[in-house]
Amino acid sequence: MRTRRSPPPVAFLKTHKTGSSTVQNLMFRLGEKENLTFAFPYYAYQFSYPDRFRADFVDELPPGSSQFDMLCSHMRLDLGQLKQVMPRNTIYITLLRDPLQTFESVFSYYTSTVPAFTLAKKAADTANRKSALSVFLESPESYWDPTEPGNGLARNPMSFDLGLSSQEWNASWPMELTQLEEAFQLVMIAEHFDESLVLLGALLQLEPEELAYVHLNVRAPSDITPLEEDTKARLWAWNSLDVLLYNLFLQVFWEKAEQYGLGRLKREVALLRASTQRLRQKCVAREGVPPGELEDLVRPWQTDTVTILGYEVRGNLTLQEEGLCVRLVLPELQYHSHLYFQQYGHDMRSIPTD
Ligand SMILES: Nc1ncnc2c1ncn2[C@@H]1O[C@H](COP(=O)(O)OS(=O)(=O)O)[C@@H](OP(=O)(O)O)[C@H]1O
Repeated sequence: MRTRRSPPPVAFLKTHKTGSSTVQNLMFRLGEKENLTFAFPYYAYQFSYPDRFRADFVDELPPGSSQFDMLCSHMRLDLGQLKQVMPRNTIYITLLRDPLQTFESVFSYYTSTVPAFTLAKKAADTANRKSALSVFLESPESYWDPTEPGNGLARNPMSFDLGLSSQEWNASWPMELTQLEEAFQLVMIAEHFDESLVLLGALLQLEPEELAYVHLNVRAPSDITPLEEDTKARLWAWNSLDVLLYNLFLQVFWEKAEQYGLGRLKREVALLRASTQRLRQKCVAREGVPPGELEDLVRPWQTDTVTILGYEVRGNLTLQEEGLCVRLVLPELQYHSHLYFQQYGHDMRSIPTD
């Protein structure tokens, strides 16, 4: 059997509503298989989001580990602080999605938790209007208090996660963008997810089987707000910094793809799709399963405004296959808890309430 070196350390900046749980699941599976040491948040699942990341948000190194090998939980980036945590040879990656789709998903998922969205929802309910999103976009400034920390995702959410000042154009933006471009070896693009995974696989020296995945955190189609042309125009205007960010990294992405070789990329995407297809056929009995029909172990976290669908794993599997298949569909919170317990021998701490 062929042996190979462990992958280099990786920091995956998990951006909101971009497909990041799918990438995180892949990282979790890789890290578990290779027995890597995860940099987990000291409390719960996120690094004190929406505060800017600080090195002391990370739990301590477990006994016997000399460095963190993998970090992939939600944070608001501070590159300098993150570099204090991760080894020098760390590969930095992140994922961006079309800003319209991202914002629509963020809005529907966080309607009850982002104050600006909640206000718009209340207005929409009393006015009996079409959708809370369209009410919000008619006059976003009237619902949005930029000094409220909980409103970070309410405008340019991807820029916010990347640590940029996401509220309005700022003279420091070009420099900060250049720093991000230099720091991130790969910015994946959700609309070219498989191509992104091939480039990721090349960076981390992974086999196509190690890149196989299922889409996680998928909303029920009935919860997706169709976007009319005028809504789209308002979304672009409201999230213009995310549009700029996305367009820049889309261009960087294709430059990387060309360097890699477009023909080679296409061939490897085909291999990845074939291995993904094989694994899905082996593992998945039903996809798009509503939460009420799923066992606790594989039921994704729900919010009160959207339904998140999951997967039912086949029943006729060997114990080893079952372990592989359950991990493939395991939602973020369950997988995180499992790995945390495995690494530290105790349960995760919850966030103190006072
Ligand atoms: N592989 C792949 N490619 C493209 N899009 C994908 C992929 N996997 C998941 N998704 C979609 O991403 C949305 C969930 O994003 P996240 O997992 O980042 O959400 S979260 O912030 O962690 O809650 C969610 O989008 P919406 O369904 O529009 O809400 C998922 O359907």
